[in-house]
Amino acid sequence: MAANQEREQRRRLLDVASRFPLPSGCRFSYGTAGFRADGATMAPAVCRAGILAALRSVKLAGAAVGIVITASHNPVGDNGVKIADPDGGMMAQHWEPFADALANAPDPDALLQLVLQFAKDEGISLGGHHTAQVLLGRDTRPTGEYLLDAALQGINAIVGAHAIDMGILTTPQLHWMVRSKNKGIKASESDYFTQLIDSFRHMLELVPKDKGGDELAKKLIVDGANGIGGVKLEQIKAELSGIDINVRNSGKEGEGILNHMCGADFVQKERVTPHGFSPEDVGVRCASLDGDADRLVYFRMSSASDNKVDLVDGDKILSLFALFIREQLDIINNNGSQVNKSMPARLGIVQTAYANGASTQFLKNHGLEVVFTPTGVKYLHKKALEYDIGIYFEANGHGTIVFSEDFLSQLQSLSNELSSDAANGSAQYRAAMRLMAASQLINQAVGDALSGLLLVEAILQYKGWSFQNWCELYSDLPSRQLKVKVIDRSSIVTTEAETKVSQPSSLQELIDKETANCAHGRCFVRPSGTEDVVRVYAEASTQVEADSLARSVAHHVEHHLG
Ligand SMILES: CC(=O)N[C@H]1[C@@H](OP(=O)(O)O)O[C@H](CO)[C@@H](O)[C@@H]1O
Ligand SMILES: [Mg+2]
Repeated sequence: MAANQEREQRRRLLDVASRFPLPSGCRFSYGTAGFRADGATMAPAVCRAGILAALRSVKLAGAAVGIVITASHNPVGDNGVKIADPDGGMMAQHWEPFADALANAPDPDALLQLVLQFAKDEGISLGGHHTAQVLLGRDTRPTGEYLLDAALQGINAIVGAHAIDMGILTTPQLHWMVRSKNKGIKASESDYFTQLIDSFRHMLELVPKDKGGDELAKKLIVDGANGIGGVKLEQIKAELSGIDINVRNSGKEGEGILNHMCGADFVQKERVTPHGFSPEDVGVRCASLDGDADRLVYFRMSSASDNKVDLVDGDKILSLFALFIREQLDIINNNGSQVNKSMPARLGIVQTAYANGASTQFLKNHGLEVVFTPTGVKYLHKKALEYDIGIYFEANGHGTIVFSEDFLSQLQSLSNELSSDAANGSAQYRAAMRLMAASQLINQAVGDALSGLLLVEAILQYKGWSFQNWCELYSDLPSRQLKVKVIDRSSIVTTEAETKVSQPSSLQELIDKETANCAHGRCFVRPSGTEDVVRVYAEASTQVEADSLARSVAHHVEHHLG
């Protein structure tokens, strides 16, 4: 680069780094979902994430990259930052070590040297003959605006980079916008809403006439976690015909604190009703979003006398989606006599070790191909992309369905052919149209509670199913999750999609021994990627056994790693 441009680039980096010094003792790690910490301490990491995102865009020839400022389901005082790649998915993992090094650079000079060296290694030419664009979104946290400013300063430290603030959004909206922008399609918030509303309407138009439910079937209460998801749902609910949505914990002034006693994480872990529900809600279908609306679970208050809920978690949402997709593919491929066109499609179901064993068994019993990845959306999403249709969910409610471009274009040709002859209106045509509408409705970039919720509602109407029918697909095996504090959680190394400990190997022997004592026992431990703990998961045929298995293994972990 020309000498004066190079000087300018160096000056900007030194300047921004000195504006955001790293407090001593601070250490950031990119982890399962980006950098997270107390919101008030996040500015240096967020500024550096801005630099990182701009560099990523330069590297990828100016394609739009995203930054989301959120700490998801965590307390309101926390905040965090993560980067979305041009396809709308998580940032490529091989950049994570650089992300860590950049976030922890101790002083301006170290930061400058790191950037220059990395740019050299990656063949990124700095200094002006390029453009870079970064779209930014943030959730409703009070530290959001201040951190947005830190991110903007980081982005602007890269010469030629251009930041676009997309405002207060759900995390999946920002991922969707990045993806759409790079595909050259409309990418504003109103385009996102239009796509959701239109494809939901198409899905309902394709519901068989005899399946129309009663008023209760149309009624849905949504716990918005006092976050951004409730706000967005309030904005569009009047335009969603065929469903009657009532939002609680909607994030309105005075309604409650973000994620406090509410939200998908709370409901899934505690299995009790969120704040803001009363005995009048017994029996009504309810959904719960997390603070940035990328997780979704369903529940129902079981009785007026206590606050326990019947939970439908990510595994059961996954099962509903899998049955629906399988059914449409079967209709297309076993199409009776009229038109003889088949469309072989590889359908893959992706879970993690936290998926309840009963769900995996259920899916396999239906002849579905189930594969496992380590915890974290970045692994699940990548695996799902290997299929024509890949469906993935974490038990905690994050997941989506991804359709390959190739499959969608085959589907398009099939529906074109069928629409032009006597098959118009045939079962096969309608099944193809349902898959097309589902691919439009469900977010292709990342798990999205709003689009997931609308797909669930459309499928329940299509099947004419009540919440009870859905619950009864299978019964969860009793399970227990515990957290163990240890000195160094990274001393546990796992293998086989985190289901086995490879180091220390004696620990796995002890886990095996404890597990062998339980009927239907399954147990694994892994270091968390978001908290300084080792997680223990146990499953067994009774709750007492699952609890005791988890406890014994937690003791072994404590004993081994102190
Ligand atoms: C057991 C569990 O729920 N783990 C969560 C949690 O990761 P850990 O690495 O387990 O801390 O946070 C991740 C990010 O939100 C989420 O993807 C994952 O499912
Ligand atoms: Mg979230």
